[in-house]
Amino acid sequence: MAEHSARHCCLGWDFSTQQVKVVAVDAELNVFYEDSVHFDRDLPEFRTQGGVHVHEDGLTVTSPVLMWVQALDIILEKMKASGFDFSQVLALSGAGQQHGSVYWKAGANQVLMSLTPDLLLREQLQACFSISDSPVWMDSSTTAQCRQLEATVGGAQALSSLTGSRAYERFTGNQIAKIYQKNPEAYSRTESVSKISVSCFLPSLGSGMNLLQIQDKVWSQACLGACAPGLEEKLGQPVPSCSVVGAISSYFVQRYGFPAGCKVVAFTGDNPASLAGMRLEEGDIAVSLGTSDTLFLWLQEPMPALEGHIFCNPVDPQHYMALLCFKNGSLMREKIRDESASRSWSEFSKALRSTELGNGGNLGFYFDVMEITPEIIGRHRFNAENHEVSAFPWDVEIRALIEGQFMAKKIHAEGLGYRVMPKTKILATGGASHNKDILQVLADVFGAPVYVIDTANSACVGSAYRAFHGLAAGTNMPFSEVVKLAPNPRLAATPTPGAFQVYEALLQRYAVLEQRVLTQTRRPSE
Ligand SMILES: Nc1ncnc2c1ncn2[C@@H]1O[C@H](COP(=O)(O)OP(=O)(O)O)[C@@H](O)[C@H]1O
Ligand SMILES: O=C(CO)[C@@H](O)[C@H](O)COP(=O)(O)O
Repeated sequence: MAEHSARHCCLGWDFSTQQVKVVAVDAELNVFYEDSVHFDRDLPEFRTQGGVHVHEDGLTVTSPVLMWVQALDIILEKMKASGFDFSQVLALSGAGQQHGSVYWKAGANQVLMSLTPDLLLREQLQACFSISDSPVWMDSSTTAQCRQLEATVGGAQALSSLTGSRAYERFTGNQIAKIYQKNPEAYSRTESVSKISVSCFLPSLGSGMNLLQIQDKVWSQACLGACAPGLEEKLGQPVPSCSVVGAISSYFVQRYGFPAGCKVVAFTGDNPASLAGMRLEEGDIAVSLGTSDTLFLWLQEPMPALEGHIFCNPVDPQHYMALLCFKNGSLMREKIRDESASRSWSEFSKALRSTELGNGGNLGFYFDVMEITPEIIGRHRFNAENHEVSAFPWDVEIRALIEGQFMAKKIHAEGLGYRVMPKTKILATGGASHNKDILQVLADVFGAPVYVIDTANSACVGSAYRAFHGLAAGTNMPFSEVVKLAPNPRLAATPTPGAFQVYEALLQRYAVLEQRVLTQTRRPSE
């Protein structure tokens, strides 16, 4: 990669579902280096699909922890080979797919403190993990633990008021409880637990675990006790997001040439990091179209409910963020692309351009895996008369998928109290935000303009911005001041005239049909 020597910078990392990515951002906030390692493609020996292993029960979903370690080795070696000047890195921070967890074995800390720079991390960390397959955010195997946790604290709403969410299967506390119950030896061998940010650099712990009291920012003793004994010592204490948690390990100094004083700023989840990367402001709405689809908002006051999540705000400790997560995001779009558009995004886009807004009244629900919001599984298609049909023509199928995905987002965001205002901007990010035709449908369904930033890797960029913010810690400089030079988002799509009228009626139908599908597919015991 050209032009990346002798330039003071911060690095931003993202350990997401399908890849590890890094960016370097200079003091003028220009991104001048970007790289990634894709798990399925670059590390085929781990045999992941979409970065994960789905187990036979269809509910358990894990990723091999050594795959992340190896990916970090590969990306650092690629940077070194390209001539990247590590000596200019002032600070780094990072993010990871949320909720997943890494289990360090007793003695691992000692190994981490005595790493030899002659060997790769994977050669030295192989025996450091008490659990080799880390549970990730796609896992939904902890329903029993969820119900136990809610019962302990006085119900789902009580848990949500305390931690920002009712119990969700993928949340780390419930995952730890399952490991403790099913594999107590492994739990007792565990020295520390870190949330994914694969902690060769440093872990991230906090919101999205069903363990942190979001108002006071301390662990809930009731939740810790309900999940597993001795958990507080294994987690350590939470710290404010912009804290400098230490200097980089001498391993990275000696092997790659980082300066010894390079600061490490606390890591966070990929969605909070994206909020920072897109410089979200109050009133804006962010839509991340990564492996998962997520929608998030900046909040001054938390309003924890039974749907959606409230997390701590990664750039302002007084404020919060609201988040909705949809599991059937990019991987579902890829399936329909492969089935209906000859595996080609350009054919897929052609279908979006050649079909009319509102799809002639045809509506679809496409949930090949159990959705989070709402809990529906299966594909359900309805014609303009609300009759369920078994198939659509290929181009109608594609529009039904994309319109359905965005209508669900709008309806559930409104359920959280969000309203599109005249000045609302939608900030889109993630892999599918490269697709202008998908963004056009987003603008039409929401009735608001869609903006993008220069890179779809907003979690990486946000991590680098947070590293700059960490450098300024102690001066009380607000995050907005730190990033004021960053390039403004670019307009990518504006609503088509007449779209509002088309979707006003369709959104109502979608909400009614969603309830119908939910009732029909609900298990008898529920
Ligand atoms: N042109 C495109 N149109 C639609 N989706 C795309 C396009 N290019 C990439 N994607 C989607 O982006 C996804 C990856 O997004 P990304 O944000 O990198 O994921 P993650 O951060 O979760 O690893 C892929 O699974 C792919 O489906
Ligand atoms: O579970 C959630 C949010 O609650 C997911 O959004 C994960 O954080 C995965 O992120 P991506 O890899 O899809 O960006």
